[in-house]
Amino acid sequence: MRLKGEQFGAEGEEEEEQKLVVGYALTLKKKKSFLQPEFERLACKRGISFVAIDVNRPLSDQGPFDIILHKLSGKEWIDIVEDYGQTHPEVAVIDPPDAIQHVYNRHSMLQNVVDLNLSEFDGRVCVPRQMVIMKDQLSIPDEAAKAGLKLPLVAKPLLVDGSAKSHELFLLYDWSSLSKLEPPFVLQEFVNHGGILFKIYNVGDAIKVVRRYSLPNVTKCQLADVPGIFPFPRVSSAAASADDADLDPDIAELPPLPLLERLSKELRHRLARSSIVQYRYDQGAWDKRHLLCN
Ligand SMILES: Nc1ncnc2c1ncn2[C@@H]1O[C@H](COP(=O)(O)OP(=O)(O)OP(=O)(O)O)[C@@H](O)[C@H]1O
Ligand SMILES: O=P(O)(O)O[C@H]1[C@H](O)[C@@H](O)[C@H](OP(=O)(O)O)[C@@H](OP(=O)(O)O)[C@H]1O
Repeated sequence: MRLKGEQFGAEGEEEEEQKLVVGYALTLKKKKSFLQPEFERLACKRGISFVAIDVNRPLSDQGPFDIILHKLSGKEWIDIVEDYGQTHPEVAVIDPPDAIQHVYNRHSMLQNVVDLNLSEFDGRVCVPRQMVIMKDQLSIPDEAAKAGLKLPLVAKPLLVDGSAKSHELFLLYDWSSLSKLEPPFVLQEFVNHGGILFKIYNVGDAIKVVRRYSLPNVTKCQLADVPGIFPFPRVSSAAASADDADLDPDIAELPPLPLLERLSKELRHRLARSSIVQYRYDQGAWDKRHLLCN
């Protein structure tokens, strides 16, 4: 039996009074990876509840929400979220469509960081030489060569909309294989990086770096010996963690924290240009008075 006014979480823990309602519109895949029971339990303890949005019903008839969390593709949905953001300025939309437009596009995403200067940290930011292919043309190999691209190449779908297709990448060892790909896509030079990469996650001031296995270096011999096109699956997914591997420190040493902090700050500034909204958890409660719009 529950005492009046008392609420308990899934394992009998006392819950905070509900203070923040997050309406979410996510694909089934994203819901599964993001809304894990442990996460929901923790959120619940902090007074945050997650409510599924029914995309077939008007958004204004649902809620009330404090936050709309969404990752769905398609113009129709983007229009709905934009309209809702305008008519409900008190609701934080994560993220506002206009703020994330350029990260939906693999080309514009990188163009924003081309001129990032980290020389004070002995760091250098390089973007692989790249070009966008919008339609099938016999002249693509010539144009790519003219743009200075050299084999091997990585071909990636232009749009990153969370679909499985948007993660289908190819490695190309010869120019003639280009005709096998369906535009639009981005062509990038393959950059040898020792088979290891670092993924940097950043929310607010929190930074988390993980080390992952990646594609091995490509040698000149391989290039000469194995022409063709090779799909590669999610090489650096969470399953490819190299966090605990005993690796050569020359390739595996984590980047220094000040460099990561600067990098995260710069990227946040350059990529999330339009509005950043924050709720502060202050002395056990979510404080909406601290809502910041930059
Ligand atoms: N230009 C490149 N040179 C060398 N390796 C690359 C290049 N581009 C991508 N890769 C390899 O392919 C992996 C996936 O690339 P990318 O992050 O662009 O695609 P993605 O489908 O968005 O992947 P994720 O969802 O894991 O971020 C990278 O983690 C890296 O291992
Ligand atoms: O698990 P890590 O290494 O962080 O890789 C993520 C990718 O970087 C994201 O692009 C994936 O999200 P989308 O599939 O919505 O793009 C994301 O998909 P998920 O949220 O469904 O797990 C992950 O694959």
